[in-house]
Amino acid sequence: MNIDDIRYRRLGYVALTVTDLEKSRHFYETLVGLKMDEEPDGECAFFRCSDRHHDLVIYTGQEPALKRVAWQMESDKALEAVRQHFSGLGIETVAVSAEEQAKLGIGEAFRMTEPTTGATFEFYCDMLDAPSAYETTHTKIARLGHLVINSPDRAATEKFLMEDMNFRVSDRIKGMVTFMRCFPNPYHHSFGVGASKSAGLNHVNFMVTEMADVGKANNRMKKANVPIVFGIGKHPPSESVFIYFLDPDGMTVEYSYGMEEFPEEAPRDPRDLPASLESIDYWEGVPDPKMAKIGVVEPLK
Ligand SMILES: CC(C)c1ccc(C(=O)O)c(O)c1O
Ligand SMILES: [Fe+2]
Repeated sequence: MNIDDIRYRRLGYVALTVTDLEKSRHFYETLVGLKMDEEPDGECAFFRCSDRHHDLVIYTGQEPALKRVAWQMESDKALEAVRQHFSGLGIETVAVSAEEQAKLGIGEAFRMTEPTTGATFEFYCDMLDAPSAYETTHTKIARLGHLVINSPDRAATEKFLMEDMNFRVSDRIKGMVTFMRCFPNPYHHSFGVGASKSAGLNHVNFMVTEMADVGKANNRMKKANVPIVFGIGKHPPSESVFIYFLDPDGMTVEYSYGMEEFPEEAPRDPRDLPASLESIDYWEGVPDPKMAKIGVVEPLK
């Protein structure tokens, strides 16, 4: 096995910790437009925007947090390759129990602590299908798009993801953020690393199918008194039209429309965009200071 055997299908799912499960359930189901198949069991609630078991899971807890980020591997071989690679580095890998696999609707899986941020990463290959096809609601959500994490050492996080997880850099905004793809997934970024004083959640993104989904969110969130913290705008790195808003705990969620795709062979080189607001919004918007501030990194238990 070598590093090239570590191949991903996609950003699998994101797990967040919220302080009020019912409030957050209402937000993610009714305002974001995700589908919940089963009533929450008191511990957690599963949501989807695909035909798979879940794309987002929220757990109840003491403080808002990024609980874990889960990566769906391309094959069992790729799952074993990444596990062996971490073991070779002396990084502990913790198997997900059969009981928890059953609850999550996933096959064999393991977790580890990403060493530069302390974030919990999970790796699995198989996830059950949902009981029915995903039907869009007010918003034509196309997929769970990406997660951006704040890192106290952006260069070190980027290096770990490239050298030890076989990610690729699509673009950087100097001193601010690195956009990365989990190879060979084609999307411009399924993960971003933001420079920050401490590790934490920056935001979770859902890709939408029409520009109207972004415009409608602007009106829907305002009507529901949900804080909009950036947008509507257009991002230069991925060329997407975006809006960011806050969940009930203040964690940042983004909708965006449009994203560059990369071929597996002979992709373009990453660009280094200047460290300025023009690099995050063609339309000259300015983010609210509350954007990307809430969500500690929850350690692996
Ligand atoms: C402002 C943030 C970090 C940002 C910048 C650019 C893009 C993009 O090009 O898609 C994002 O998704 C972002 O979240
Ligand atoms: Fe984003």
